[in-house]
Amino acid sequence: MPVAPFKNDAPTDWGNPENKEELNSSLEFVKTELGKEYPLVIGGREISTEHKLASYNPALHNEVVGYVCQAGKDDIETAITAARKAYESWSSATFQERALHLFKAAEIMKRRKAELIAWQVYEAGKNWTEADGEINEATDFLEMYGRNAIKLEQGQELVSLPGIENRLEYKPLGVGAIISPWNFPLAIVTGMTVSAIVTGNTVLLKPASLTPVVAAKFMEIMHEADIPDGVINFVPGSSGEMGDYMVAHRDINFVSFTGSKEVGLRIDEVAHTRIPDQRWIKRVVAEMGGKNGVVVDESADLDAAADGIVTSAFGYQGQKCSAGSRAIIHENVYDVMVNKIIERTQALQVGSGNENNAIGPVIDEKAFKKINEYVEIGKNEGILVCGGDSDDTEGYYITPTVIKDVTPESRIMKEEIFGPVLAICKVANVEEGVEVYNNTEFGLTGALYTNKRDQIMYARQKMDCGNLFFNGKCTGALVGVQPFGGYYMSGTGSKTGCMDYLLNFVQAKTCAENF
Ligand SMILES: NC(=O)c1ccc[n+]([C@@H]2O[C@H](COP(=O)([O-])OP(=O)(O)OC[C@H]3O[C@@H](n4cnc5c(N)ncnc54)[C@H](O)[C@@H]3O)[C@@H](O)[C@H]2O)c1
Ligand SMILES: N[C@@H](CCC=O)C(=O)O
Repeated sequence: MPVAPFKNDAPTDWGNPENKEELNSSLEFVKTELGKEYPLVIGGREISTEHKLASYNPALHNEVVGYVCQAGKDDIETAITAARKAYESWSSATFQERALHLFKAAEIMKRRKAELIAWQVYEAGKNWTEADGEINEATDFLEMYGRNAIKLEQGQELVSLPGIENRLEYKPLGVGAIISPWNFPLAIVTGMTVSAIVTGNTVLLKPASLTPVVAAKFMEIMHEADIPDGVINFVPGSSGEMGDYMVAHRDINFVSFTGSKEVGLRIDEVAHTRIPDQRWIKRVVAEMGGKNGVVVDESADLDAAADGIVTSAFGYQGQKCSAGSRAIIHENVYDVMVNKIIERTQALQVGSGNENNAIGPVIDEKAFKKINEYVEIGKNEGILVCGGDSDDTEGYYITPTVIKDVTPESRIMKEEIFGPVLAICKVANVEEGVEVYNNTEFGLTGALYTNKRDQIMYARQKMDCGNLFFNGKCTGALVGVQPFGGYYMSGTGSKTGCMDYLLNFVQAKTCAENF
């Protein structure tokens, strides 16, 4: 089937009055939709449960975005049965047939883009630009994985021998659990779910409890894209109540998880507990935390470096696994860089989601308290030079905070804060900078600003992370352009946004036919 070459969706031009008008209308529309109830979806049936969870607007923390039904263990059993039933026909479809559903979903998502941005503003506290970028990432995942799947159907070129026709084919694993985080509630839910189903698997989707309404919108889109009943079973719920139960279940073939290191390690432990007579070893794909850093050499373009550091640290209030929460700066340019970083940070606006890239609220009270604790820790580990204030009267706002003169062993240089807090430390040269960068348990994203080729070659070899950027920010990897994922405590080394990621959800079969 001829398919147009993949192309990333372009950011929305908010300078165009029509775009602003469309989004403002969508914000008004979504406001009228707040407070609705969202059922489980199992085997294509909508199931209302007595236990419902309210999802709140982080910018106006008493405003309910929606009430989402919560799955219990019985619902998990029903969902696994429905997924197993749907698997028979879904796994027999061709990769191409399944890819067509993804292309259709991409078109629907593009059509509903302004509305989906509005839902992100209300439920995730994103500004227009961050939300726009995320919707683009979601549609890019659909377009990319659809194309990858069509290629995967062709299998791999094998050595041919006279009289024997050899083919290597890819078969799905079975029924999987998709467990997603709150911070990219559409893009990551989309990428994790459709990579698993386009390869022929059927799934239980358990979204994070902080942004379940956006996940429910994803389900609406997949229904409109004619995904057959039982292929995706929507089972929001308390992880404490049914998380382990689902992960440990004997009829689950794989778990695709994105979230914190702590939970990822727990899931890996539970999933790999041996079940007597189970015919397979559960596969676990985990994308976990980060403690990313930007190294700056004295030869660097210092304005570009300061721009990149501030964007990497404070984009979406630092609530990204890729956030550049550490700036590691050559001593010869340290003071001038600190001043450039302070100047840019002080220019950031703090407020609720709007087109001027405001730094919005952090996701909830728990995050608000945790980040403020780290600000206090930071004040004892370095010198507070910017921010450090917070206000939770309406929403959970924390001003972008910069702490300088921090030592490499400090907690704010080693631990994921997941908020708008930047630690700056001084090093004597790039080699020391790379050593400081590597000195965490994570390995997700990093950046080096330098004008010296030999330092770029050195960092390529020695800077230990899954996504390394030179003379650019360390967030915002594009699907198909910079496949995304890390190792060590950042994940199991898979790469989202390219063919590699689909290989997590298939097993290879070689057929040799003598004739
Ligand atoms: N590497 C990546 O690509 C990536 C992307 C986004 C977020 N993250 C990481 O995710 C974290 C923030 O997201 P979060 O707060 O949603 O993470 P989290 O680990 O708290 O939760 C992630 C998901 O796991 C579920 N969960 C929690 N305990 C569980 C259990 N015992 N069994 C089954 N499921 C369980 C949660 O309900 C949620 O759906 C940060 O550490 C961030 O770095 C990583
Ligand atoms: N893939 C995103 C980060 C996702 C994690 O939160 C980026 O590249 O910034």
